[in-house]
Amino acid sequence: MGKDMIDLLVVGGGTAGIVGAQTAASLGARTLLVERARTGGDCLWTGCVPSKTLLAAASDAARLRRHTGAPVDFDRVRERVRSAIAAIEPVDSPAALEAAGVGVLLGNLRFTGPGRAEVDGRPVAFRQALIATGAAPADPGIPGLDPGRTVTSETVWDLARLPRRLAVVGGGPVACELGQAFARLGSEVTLIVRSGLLPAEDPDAVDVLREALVADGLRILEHAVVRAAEVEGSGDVEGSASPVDGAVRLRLGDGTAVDADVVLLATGRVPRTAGLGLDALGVGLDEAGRVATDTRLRTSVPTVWAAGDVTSRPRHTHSAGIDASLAASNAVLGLRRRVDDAIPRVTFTSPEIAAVGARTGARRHGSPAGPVSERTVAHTHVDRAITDGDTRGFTRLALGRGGRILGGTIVGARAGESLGELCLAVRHRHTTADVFQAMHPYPTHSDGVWNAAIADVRDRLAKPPLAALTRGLAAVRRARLDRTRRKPVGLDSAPR
Ligand SMILES: Cc1cc2nc3c(=O)[nH]c(=O)nc-3n(C[C@H](O)[C@H](O)[C@H](O)COP(=O)(O)OP(=O)(O)OC[C@H]3O[C@@H](n4cnc5c(N)ncnc54)[C@H](O)[C@@H]3O)c2cc1C
Ligand SMILES: NC(=O)c1ccc[n+]([C@@H]2O[C@H](COP(=O)([O-])OP(=O)(O)OC[C@H]3O[C@@H](n4cnc5c(N)ncnc54)[C@H](O)[C@@H]3O)[C@@H](O)[C@H]2O)c1
Repeated sequence: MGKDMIDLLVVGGGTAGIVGAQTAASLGARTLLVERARTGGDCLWTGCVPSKTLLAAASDAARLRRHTGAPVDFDRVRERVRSAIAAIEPVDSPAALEAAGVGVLLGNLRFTGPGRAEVDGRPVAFRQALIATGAAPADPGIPGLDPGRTVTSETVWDLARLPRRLAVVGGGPVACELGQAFARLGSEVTLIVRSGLLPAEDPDAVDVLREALVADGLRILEHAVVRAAEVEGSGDVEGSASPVDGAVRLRLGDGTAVDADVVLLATGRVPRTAGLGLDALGVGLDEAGRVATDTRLRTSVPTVWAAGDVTSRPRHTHSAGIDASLAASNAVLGLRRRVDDAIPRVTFTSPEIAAVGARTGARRHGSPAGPVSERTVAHTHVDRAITDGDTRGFTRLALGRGGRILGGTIVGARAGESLGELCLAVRHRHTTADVFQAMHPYPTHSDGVWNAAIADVRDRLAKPPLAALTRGLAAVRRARLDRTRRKPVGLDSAPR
């Protein structure tokens, strides 16, 4: 084999590609990462980092406006987003990858046959490959919608001015997070959702969030379908990515009209597989066009692997990274490690909704396969929530036999931070007694998890046969004390 033969060819320089390539290189594999745009991917440039910064800026702006009436300086908000990206970018840069032993090639990759690919016409030979090309925003295909007034999670960051009226089509995490951020910055925001809001989450948690979004001024239209778009009047229109005459009027199925200066499409993602040459490689797709993998992240071709948003796995940065690392080590070392299905998720709205493992709220979801039981603590009983003046939300554990923690949902302030403990509990099959026994600092938001565990353990102790056992122990102790009380008092006879 030639000296140019690559052990692992990684296509895509987002989280999955970067982590997969670093893992492979650290295991001694000759690794080449090919990225067609810029390393860092969605998370750094158009996803997690800008959206979390925008949410923080919007929360600060809303507080300032409440106290001083000061208007939002959108340029400063944009600058804050840019500087957060700039601070994190070096970690994902080609220089950092090369320092970790990964070769980096900038260009568009296309597979040309088994073990062969081209990067902008330049041939590359490889033993194995990892596909990590991510996913792009879906286009719901609304007839008549003006592209000049439409943004997605990729282009919303280019808006030069704050839109006066923003219509958001979609009701997933992108719609909720960006919708709330823009409302707090001062836009009039309407969410138009085909399903209910955040359909994967516990409905009681969604109720808490819905109320908070409405309090922030969002108008939420659920189970609503946009049939068509038309031009609403004409004249000066604010906040357009590329201004044109006349704002947008969205016509919904029930005849409602929603007027907007900018429309944000947030209706899910489509995997980036077009033009990759997967046919030439023989890699199969599933019914939704995602690269099909087994639980070891092997595609239909045993030497080709896939990870991240291009697969059917939940679309999160942490799972993209963990999965890619697993795929790379399986590929390079010939291991047979399988993916973890307990993938945590957080929607970073205020309040946050965080969940892991078995779904809670199964009764309201109408799901028969719910956990054995649920244990809920309202945050009106969490002292830190009271001291902070924000008692919205609850912590709910999904429990199996013997108090085993199967999953949980937390809705409230810092829910994402408190979820870490539940991730550990689910992963390592902890019970409520394990959590109960671990002392937690007071007062913290994680008291929600602790209090729920304590309540569960107390209830268990109050039920037979444990109740009979504890009552029996107390009776024995009482009898011993009474016996020793009747004897003369001395050190030797002190009750033990
Ligand atoms: C607005 C928003 C907010 C989000 N917030 C969060 C969050 O808070 N927490 C969280 O966990 N997740 C969040 N996500 C999801 C997260 O961003 C993604 O799950 C993650 O970035 C996926 O990483 P990836 O490596 O699979 O794909 P990507 O990051 O999309 O990387 C794929 C890369 O492949 C490149 N590529 C594609 N085709 C080719 C080709 N033919 N040749 C060469 N290169 C190619 C692309 O240019 C891209 O750089 C958010 C997403 C969005 C849209
Ligand atoms: N905090 C996070 O971890 C985070 C944040 C943002 C995005 N993400 C990930 O990015 C991915 C994309 O997020 P998303 O919110 O775009 O997608 P999504 O698939 O999670 O939600 C799409 C929503 O749009 C609605 N919808 C679909 N078509 C519609 C239409 N034509 N009209 C009206 N509503 C329609 C659906 O009912 C659903 O509520 C998700 O997989 C998500 O996990 C994660």
